[in-house]
Amino acid sequence: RIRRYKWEVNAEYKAPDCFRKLVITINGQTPGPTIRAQQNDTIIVEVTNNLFTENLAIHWHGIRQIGTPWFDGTEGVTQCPVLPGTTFTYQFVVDRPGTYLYHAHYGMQRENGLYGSIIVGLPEGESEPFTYDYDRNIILNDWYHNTTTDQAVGLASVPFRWIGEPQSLLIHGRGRFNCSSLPIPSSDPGLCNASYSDCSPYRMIVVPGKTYRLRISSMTSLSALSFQIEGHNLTVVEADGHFVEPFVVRNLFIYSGETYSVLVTADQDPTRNYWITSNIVSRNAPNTPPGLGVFVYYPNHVRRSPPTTPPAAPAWNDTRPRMEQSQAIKARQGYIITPPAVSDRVIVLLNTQNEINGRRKWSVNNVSFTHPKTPYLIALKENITDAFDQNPPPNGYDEANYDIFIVQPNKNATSSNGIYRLDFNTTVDVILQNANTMNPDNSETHPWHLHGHDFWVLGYGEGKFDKFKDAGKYNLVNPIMKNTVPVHPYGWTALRFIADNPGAWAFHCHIESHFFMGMGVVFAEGIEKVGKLPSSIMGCGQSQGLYRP
Ligand SMILES: O=C1O[C@H]([C@@H](O)CO)C(O)=C1O
Repeated sequence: RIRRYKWEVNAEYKAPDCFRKLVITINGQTPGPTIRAQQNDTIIVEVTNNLFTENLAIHWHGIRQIGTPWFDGTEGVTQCPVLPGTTFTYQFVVDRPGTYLYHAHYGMQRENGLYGSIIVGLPEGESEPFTYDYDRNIILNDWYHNTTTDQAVGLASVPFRWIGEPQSLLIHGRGRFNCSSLPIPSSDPGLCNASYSDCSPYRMIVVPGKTYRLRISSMTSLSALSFQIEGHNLTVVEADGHFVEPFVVRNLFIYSGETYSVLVTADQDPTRNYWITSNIVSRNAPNTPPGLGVFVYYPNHVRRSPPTTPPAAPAWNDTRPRMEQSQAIKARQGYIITPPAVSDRVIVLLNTQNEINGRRKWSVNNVSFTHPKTPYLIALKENITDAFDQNPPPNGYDEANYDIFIVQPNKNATSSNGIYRLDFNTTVDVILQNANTMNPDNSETHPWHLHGHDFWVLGYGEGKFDKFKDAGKYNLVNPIMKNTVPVHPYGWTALRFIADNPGAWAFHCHIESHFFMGMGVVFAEGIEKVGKLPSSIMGCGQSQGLYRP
């Protein structure tokens, strides 16, 4: 089956949290329209960029793009940007059932509201290994009032101007900023108004006794979240498109770029409604109000507020329950894809914050990532060897001498657009190693997202990864496969994947500002097997004139 979409991307004024702001919409909506398909369907999306002055690229997050690496939608890696006033057509197959996302992948454009869900159902006649009465979908987000240009300029300036914590949290595109907390009373009465319909809370209406499959995704630009439905258990059954051995949580920790399905039964007192909440964890954000929605028991009035105060969130700096949830996520019995027992190559990626020429950056093995002008996929396929640094970045760091628990004494890093070339069909282990930032006693959570592949999550740990002790404890029995995974503060995360998808693939921190500041790498494999590139991805850097009609 072919599913066709025509999307008009526009800049518009909206007030998702009651504060009026320029946002980017698809066909007038943010979050954008949900793509619903069945496994093996072909999706065709004709995107018209109606932004007056901004380029565009849309990434299909969690879709591996097997055979279509040029439609991954990653500006600078797999395509040139879509220019204002032009139309670009993406075409790809959704080859796995599950919950996925799409979002802008050009600069920090995603956080202006250009995101949405992709829900892929099983083929006719097949069913999930769990039952539910209804299927619902929500995307969680954080929200800033300034523009991405403002943020980017601050991040790239000397002195460094950090973006700070978000002004609000959105539940399916709706949040609530307290207009009376604006620092300067505005002479513009339309700037912030609690009665705007854009910011009426998200309400999920449930029938008492019924069970809901709730698909929950995070598209935050910065925040790690704790999600809960007051008084209700959540049974986790899916993560990033893979079935999970079910486990029950009261609150679900979710990091930017992750998707989960939970089962929730409306089994509480049906005479009242309940809070749905999202709260920031892992960062101290006392001024960001929680995201609030309402879990409405039919036939109670949808506008009836729960009689309680919203439930409290776990302490922001308590890493332990987050580590425990990560470790609890295992592949479901009967759906286990066993990883290869050994790997051909191990790449250790140390994440640090540092400086280049006085500018604050994030680096991997002391190299801060920059994009080349010619997208990698085009440069590699067309053998344009001066398009980017041909020296690969380091395979690891000085493990014996680097102390991950202190502010590093030598803060200087280098920048490069070099990439890791992986031998086709080999098994690659990646160890994400976290460390102290440039502030004493501070280490952050980073959700890393891999394009073009799912990986097995072999283990998480605290402190410095020990290749003898820790690698011996890998879970090779029932590891979950994911496309996005956190590395916890001062911790490590071990992944394994097979480099079997010809193309050039970004692997990066899903925090917008961190990737912007250099926290990412690119893997390339099987370039000789990549088919003829479509001319629509060309036009920038040294690809000008290539295949042009
Ligand atoms: O990249 C970042 O910069 C700030 C802070 O470290 C600046 O001092 C912060 O919290 C980040 O995540």
